[in-house]
Amino acid sequence: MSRPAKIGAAAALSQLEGWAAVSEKDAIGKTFRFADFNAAFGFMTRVALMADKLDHHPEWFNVYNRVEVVLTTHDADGVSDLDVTMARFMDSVAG
Ligand SMILES: C[C@H](O)[C@H](O)[C@H]1CNC2=NC(N)=NC(=O)C2=N1
Repeated sequence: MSRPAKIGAAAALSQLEGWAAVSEKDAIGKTFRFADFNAAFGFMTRVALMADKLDHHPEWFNVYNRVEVVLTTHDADGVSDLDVTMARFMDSVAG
């Protein structure tokens, strides 16, 4: 697959709802909250399968029902269309 092009956080955020720029690097982030750990881990499992399919993996942190996500494209040294695709998928899975 060809190297993804950097579009930058601002361009990505203009296409998304509820995501924000992350400080210190070109990345976007969102905190998802679920009913409990089971629902949070179900979300992470579905996202993990898509991440492997796209070969595009999130940075994330989970405590109980909370999943903090940061998306950036390491190969592009910043946000690319792949991050927008992944953010939209996460939003659709989280409902
Ligand atoms: C070799 C492999 O395809 C690359 O390292 C992939 C894996 N997952 C990745 N995930 C993310 N978020 N950014 C990347 O640039 C990236 N590159």
